[in-house]
Amino acid sequence: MIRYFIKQNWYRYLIGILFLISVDALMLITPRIMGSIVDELRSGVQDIEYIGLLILAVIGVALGLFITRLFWRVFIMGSARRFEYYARKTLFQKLLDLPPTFYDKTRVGDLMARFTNDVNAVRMAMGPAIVMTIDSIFLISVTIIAMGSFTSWKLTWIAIIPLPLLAVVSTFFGRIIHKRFKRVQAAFSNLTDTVEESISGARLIKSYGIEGLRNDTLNEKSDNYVQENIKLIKVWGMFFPLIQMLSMLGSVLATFFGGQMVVLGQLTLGEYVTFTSYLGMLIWPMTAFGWVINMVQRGRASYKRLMEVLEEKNNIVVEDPVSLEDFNGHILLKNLTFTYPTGNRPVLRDIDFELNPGTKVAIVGTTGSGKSTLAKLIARLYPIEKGMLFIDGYDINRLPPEVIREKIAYVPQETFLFSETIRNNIRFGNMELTDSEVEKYASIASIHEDIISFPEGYDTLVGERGVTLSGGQKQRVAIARALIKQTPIIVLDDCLSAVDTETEKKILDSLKDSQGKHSIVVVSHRLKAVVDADMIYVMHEGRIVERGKHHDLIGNGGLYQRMYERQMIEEKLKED
Ligand SMILES: Nc1ncnc2c1ncn2[C@@H]1O[C@H](COP(=O)(O)OP(=O)(O)OP(=O)(O)O)[C@@H](O)[C@H]1O
Repeated sequence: MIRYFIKQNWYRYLIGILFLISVDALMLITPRIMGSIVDELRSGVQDIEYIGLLILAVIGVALGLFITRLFWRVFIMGSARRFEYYARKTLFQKLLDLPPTFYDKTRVGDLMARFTNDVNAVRMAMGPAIVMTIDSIFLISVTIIAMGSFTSWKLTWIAIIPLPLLAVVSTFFGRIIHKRFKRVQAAFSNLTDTVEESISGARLIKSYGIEGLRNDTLNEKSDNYVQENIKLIKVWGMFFPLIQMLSMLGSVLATFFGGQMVVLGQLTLGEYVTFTSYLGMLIWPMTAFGWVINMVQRGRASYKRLMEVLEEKNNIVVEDPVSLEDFNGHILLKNLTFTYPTGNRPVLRDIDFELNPGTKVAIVGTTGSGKSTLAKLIARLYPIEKGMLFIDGYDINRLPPEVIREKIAYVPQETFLFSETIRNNIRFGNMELTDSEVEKYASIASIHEDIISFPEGYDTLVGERGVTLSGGQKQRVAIARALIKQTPIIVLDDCLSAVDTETEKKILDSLKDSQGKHSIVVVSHRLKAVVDADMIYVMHEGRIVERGKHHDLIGNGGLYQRMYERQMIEEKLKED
């Protein structure tokens, strides 16, 4: 990523660096002029015009510094900001590309930290660190040469004795700082995770009255973050004074030996003033040396974390792709066994399943038996080994994800609505869809009446995660969103759990009528809603234990019959 960015922006850096070097060169002129003024003043001012000229030169240098400083900042810091923009954009595009398996194993807080802290740390290495490196190398070497040639080499060597010590100290501290900084970042990630979860789950926390408990968790994480930061501050606290002390040591040596040389007449007072000014100019680049080490180390660590995400493989690999032009909609699962990439045991075993075009197939069963997993696999949200899942006779591994998205719409168990209008949530980026189309599919999903009863109808804004809508309303909006894609196959993954049985049945019936020859796979807990399915698969502990139509299953004394009878009794009890 950096290589590509530098390739595109190298000239900006080059121009910036040239300006920066000009600043450093200009800075060397002022002490020399000041020295000459002091000597002129000491010798009783022979030529007042000469002094005037020197003062004009100082003003000229200051003006030059103003311009060159402005430009290096624009070019170098500007490029670093461009990098920040580019890195965030690249990272975001990658995140949109990554499969669900990535999100199963990655925490939101961790990703947010990469977006904020890590991108920032790399920006610092791409901007300020470059400036400081050039300042350190150029200013230190040129200043030392200027000190030696304009004043005294002997005094220069004496005054810069503490320099190597500075390098040792900054390298040593840089390493510790880096380690502690990593711990601070981890603590920050933990903290943001907790805040995120607490805000998302605020209603749940309130309904259980566990505010105190959440508060304690947050306090613990906050405290951990503060403690880690204090540890970091302690090292910084030692590092800076030590750097300054060593720098000051140079000044003490210069005053002691330089003063003697002035007294002995080996150095003019003006030369001594020039020398101490130069020495003062060395303190910043020397200190910057330590900063640079730290910044580059932070930048490197953060860059590694960014690259970890960018190098993450999209584990859905398409070999020998087919485009499915004449799509039929036949799905076949043969002896499928599946383990989640993050799991350690199969959650589906020996699954044989078939969906014929234009039929409605239901997946029912006990909780945790693998119904949703099966639905997700049909929608190809997880990678599957070859030879297990076929669409129109083609192995699913030969179908690119975009082809599958065109053919199969999947409505997940948990609905997510964006903070947009209901209309936009239904048409979901496809702005070509007319209002009447949006309304047609909202009607099929039995949500149209609810929407028009809102004061702003389809233009009603849905709050963060749809807080203004009820659970059942959100689910129906999500179904309308899937239906509007008009895919030949629609997979409903227990996405009607928040509506009553009658409404669920009504939606499924109108869906069947409207979809015509299209196929529906529906995962449901309510058997009554799927009694008319062309085929019902009954799952238990990762296996299909029964299959058939309702009337085949209801009389065989198996799991389906037991579940159905239990649900009927529960319903009757509710009615009574
Ligand atoms: N992303 C995941 N990573 C690892 N394991 C998972 C994942 N999602 C589900 N599982 C596991 O897979 C098993 C089946 O879960 P699944 O959600 O498919 O069951 P289900 O029949 O739909 O359950 P329910 O009726 O409760 O919704 C469970 O043991 C669950 O813990």
